[in-house]
Amino acid sequence: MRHDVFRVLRLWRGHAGWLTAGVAMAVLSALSGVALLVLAARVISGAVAQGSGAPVLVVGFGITALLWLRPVMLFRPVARYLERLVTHEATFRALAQTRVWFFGRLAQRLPAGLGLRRAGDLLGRLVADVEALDGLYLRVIVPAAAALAVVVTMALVVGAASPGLAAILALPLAAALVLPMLLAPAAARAGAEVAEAQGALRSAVVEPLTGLEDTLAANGEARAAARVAAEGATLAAAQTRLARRAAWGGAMGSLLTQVALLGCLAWALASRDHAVATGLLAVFLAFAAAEALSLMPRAGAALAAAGAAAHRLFEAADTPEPVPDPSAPAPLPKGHALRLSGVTFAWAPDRPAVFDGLDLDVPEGARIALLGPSGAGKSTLAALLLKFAAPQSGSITLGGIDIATLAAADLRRRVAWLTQDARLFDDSIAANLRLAAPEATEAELWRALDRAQIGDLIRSLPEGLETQCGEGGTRFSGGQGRRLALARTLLSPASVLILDEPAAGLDADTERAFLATLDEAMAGRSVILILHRLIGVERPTRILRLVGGRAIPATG
Ligand SMILES: Nc1ncnc2c1ncn2[C@@H]1O[C@H](COP(=O)(O)OP(=O)(O)OP(=O)(O)O)[C@@H](O)[C@H]1O
Repeated sequence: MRHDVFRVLRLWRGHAGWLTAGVAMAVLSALSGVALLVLAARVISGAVAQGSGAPVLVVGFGITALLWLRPVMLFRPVARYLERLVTHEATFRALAQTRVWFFGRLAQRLPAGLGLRRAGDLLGRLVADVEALDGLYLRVIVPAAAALAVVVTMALVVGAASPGLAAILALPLAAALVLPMLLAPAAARAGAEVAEAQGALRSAVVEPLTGLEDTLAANGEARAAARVAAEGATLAAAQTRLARRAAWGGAMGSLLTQVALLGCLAWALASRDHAVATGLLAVFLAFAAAEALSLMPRAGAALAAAGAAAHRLFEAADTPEPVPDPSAPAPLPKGHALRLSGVTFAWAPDRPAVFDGLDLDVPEGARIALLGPSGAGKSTLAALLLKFAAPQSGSITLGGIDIATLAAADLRRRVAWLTQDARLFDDSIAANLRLAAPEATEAELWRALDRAQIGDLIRSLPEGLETQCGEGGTRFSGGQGRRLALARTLLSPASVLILDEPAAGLDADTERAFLATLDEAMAGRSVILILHRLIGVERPTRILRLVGGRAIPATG
């Protein structure tokens, strides 16, 4: 747990200024509370001393304290306000950066779907686990720093009058400060169970809802509901175990502060009468410390939760990258001829090889029709060409340069892929299209839509290019969504296009019309057309069939 927590702190290094300022404000605010109680104790001792005819010095202390009381009383709420402001700004900045960092790590690691965890669970990690990290700062570091400052100041103030009393007061309070931190690693295990159960519950809810039509069509509603109930019960049991631990921690902390308070009362009663002022001061300070320390049991629970959340985040973020970028990537070559030589590839060591010595040439401007039965490896070939996966042996070159030496982002500027199940995102048509070409003008968007045979339909919509697609493109039919995704790929400036079943979901006439216009749409680019069958209008420069992990010439 400690390792994960320190790693989070290292991740937040860039915000050290804000984070430190927040801690400083919290310490100031807590110390102003201590000052208030010290002054109050002095005023009361002064008043008692005046009544009992005590030395003028003690009475004088009381009057001076009275003068200081008002500015400190005014300062405290201001310090509190600034503390909240600064600590929340610091948390906001640190968490925003953590979310982006984590998203980036996932995006590098999951493109090929290997090791992809349940969608709901991942969503939970990105949102809830990152959110739990705010506890590390707001509920652990900030209150612990403030409580430490209070205990140390209290020991120094009381110690100046009586070192013995300072020890009676400070030792149990120091124990109350440290105890929740010592208990946190054990609580982190309970916290991990809670986080795991939350992830499972989220998956149980998100999965049947994202595939709601399939769930309902299979009459799976009751089964899905039963799974949600079962995961909910597991979560409740894990939360009870965590709450029980937190309750024990809270009780112990409160016991220790009582011990400190009783200790100084006993000291005051047992000592001679001149020590009344010191005793009173100690009692007041014990109250101040009790207030600061009352947050510590919650800090222990928050530390446990943040430790568990950090562990889950790093576990997902540290999944090995399927194809790490080279440390010094080569510049993109000028040409875009593709060549695969002796490529062997299996998705996992225990899975059969998809390719076994695959050779394939795609000269510049070629149009290769790649056929093959389901599962032959057509999409796998596309994954290799975009570096979502890397061959175990053999080489793939682009313009004569091994793609292993290129940065993936550079390569993907040259090679674009219309995947078999290309998604539309919950945004406007224009925004969906501009994913492939952020700078594209409206005229270019319309040209791509026309080439994909969907321009007329979009023109007929009242909001035109600003029409919202809905999540996953649900506001369009399957075939319409396919054509929009195709338009997006056509917009890409890449010089090699891999079109995986580009006409899937189109009716026979539209399919024929689209494939017949490929010439215009592809002008000058190389195209790998992945198809189940040829309909005779594609005019490929070569037809290849994937069989037994190799590409062999076919006649159509
Ligand atoms: N991400 C993946 N992880 C593990 N195995 C995979 C993955 N993608 C594909 N496979 C496996 O690799 C083999 C080739 O699959 P691929 O999707 O490339 O075939 P395909 O020719 O595109 O099939 P289809 O025509 O049905 O789309 C299959 O046995 C498949 O189970």
